[in-house]
Amino acid sequence: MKELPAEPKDQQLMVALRIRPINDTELDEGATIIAHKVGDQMVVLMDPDEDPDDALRANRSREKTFIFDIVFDQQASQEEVYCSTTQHLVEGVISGYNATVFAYGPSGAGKTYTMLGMDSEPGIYLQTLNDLFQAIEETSDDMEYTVSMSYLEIYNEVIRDLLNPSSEFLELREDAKGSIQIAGITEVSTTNAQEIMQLLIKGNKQRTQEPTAANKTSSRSHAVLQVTVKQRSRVKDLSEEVRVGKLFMVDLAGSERASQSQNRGKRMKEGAHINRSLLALGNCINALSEKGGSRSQYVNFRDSKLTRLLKDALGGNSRTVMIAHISPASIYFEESRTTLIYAYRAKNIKTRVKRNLLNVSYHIAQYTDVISDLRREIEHLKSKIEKQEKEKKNGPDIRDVQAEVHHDSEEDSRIQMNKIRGQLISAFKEQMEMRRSLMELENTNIELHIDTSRHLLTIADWEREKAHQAHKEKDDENVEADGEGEEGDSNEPHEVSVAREEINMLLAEQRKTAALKVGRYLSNY
Ligand SMILES: Nc1ncnc2c1ncn2[C@@H]1O[C@H](COP(=O)(O)OP(=O)(O)OP(=O)(O)O)[C@@H](O)[C@H]1O
Repeated sequence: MKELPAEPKDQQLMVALRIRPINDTELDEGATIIAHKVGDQMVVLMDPDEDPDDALRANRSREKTFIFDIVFDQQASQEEVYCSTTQHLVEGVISGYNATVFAYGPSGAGKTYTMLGMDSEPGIYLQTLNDLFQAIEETSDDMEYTVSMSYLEIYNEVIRDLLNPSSEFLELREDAKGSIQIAGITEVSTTNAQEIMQLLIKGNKQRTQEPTAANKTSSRSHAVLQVTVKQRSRVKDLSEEVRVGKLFMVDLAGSERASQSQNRGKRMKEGAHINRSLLALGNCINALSEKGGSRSQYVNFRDSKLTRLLKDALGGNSRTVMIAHISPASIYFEESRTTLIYAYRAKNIKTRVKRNLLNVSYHIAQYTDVISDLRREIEHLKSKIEKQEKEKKNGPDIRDVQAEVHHDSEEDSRIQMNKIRGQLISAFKEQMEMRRSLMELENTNIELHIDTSRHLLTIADWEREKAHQAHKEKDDENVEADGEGEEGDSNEPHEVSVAREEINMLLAEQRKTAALKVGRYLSNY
């Protein structure tokens, strides 16, 4: 699909002006040419009542200069008008953008000529459709298109189906997205421009036409040709979007005021209705052009069928071209002046264009991720199966086995290492605990030794004292003491007896501690 600039994008409404050739009737009425094209974009409208010699009026001259995007005069061919105004919209329409071309101007100024044209000089309808079908043809290898077309008129604020004129009046409906639909309208699906042209000519004959003072076959209604192009890729990729581009081509009824077209009775009532739509259109143009098309300005599109239908074309999602028409004749100075003022104002209107995508594409897009995930999984499984089959045929590749073994042993040794590390840490903790309790036992042992030594010393002191006394008594008593030497033990002091008892206890304690120490050592190592 061709990529167009990033969206949404603000677009200025393109305004072109076409000045038709002066006709015999006008010349017969003595009219002169007062509208002059200057360069490609400028038009000068002279006031026919102005006296060039009247110095007093010179400063209040009603001669007006207007600049448009492009100006055509009587020299311009149908093709030239089409190429400079509408041709560029075709690419957008087949890529999902909306576009609108409407012809504006008073009765007999050349609107139908520009839009429908004649067999020998077809207008914008046919040239657009030709280019549209050619563009479709050129890309139809990759893309699939559905084109449908409807043709309607708005007359006295009712809508008639020009491809089925006997049908009931049609109603406008707004869908959930706010875009306007025409309930029950005939939709023709064809890609043959000639066929469509025949339908249009036939449909145009059904258009409400009456002779007016300004035009013998004046179209009293607004005619709308709507072409819808749906585009989808032929490549069956589910992420593909369906793009819908709508092209409106509108031939408006004459914009002159009822009083000015010298119409009475029925024509007067028509004028009121036509003007209701055109007045609403004018109001919308005014509101939209205010402050450079600021969207904060309230725009009452609902005021008429025409403005409801052109809502997107004027203030919404559409590339829009307005082709204003005037007669160059001096007798239509007033109509030309008001038309130029309207058209000039419309130049400020901005629309915000964005590509139209069908809802269904969003649904599909939601599944796309899932589908591509599944595809990836299928691919993965397929390659796995292929690999397994290959292995079955060839036997396992030694390198794969080695790699697997290597991988397994690496994994095993990693687990083993972790296990050992855990064991080492807990053993270390246990050892530390053991050392701590051994040291405690050691301390206890030392304390027992000290206590034992202290008591031994007490006993040894006593023993020495006793021996000394015994020796002395032996010297003193010599003979008489021969059989009475054992008596000294019975005089042993209390502290010595306690020391003896204590030593017995301490020795028992020491044995217990020694046994514990040995036990701890044994359980530790
Ligand atoms: N550029 C042109 N070159 C030659 N003839 C033209 C041109 N424009 C208009 N005409 C002729 O002028 C006459 C009136 O034009 P047309 O019917 O297109 O006007 P209109 O604006 O559609 O009027 P209405 O609003 O009354 O339908 C027609 O006979 C048409 O062939």
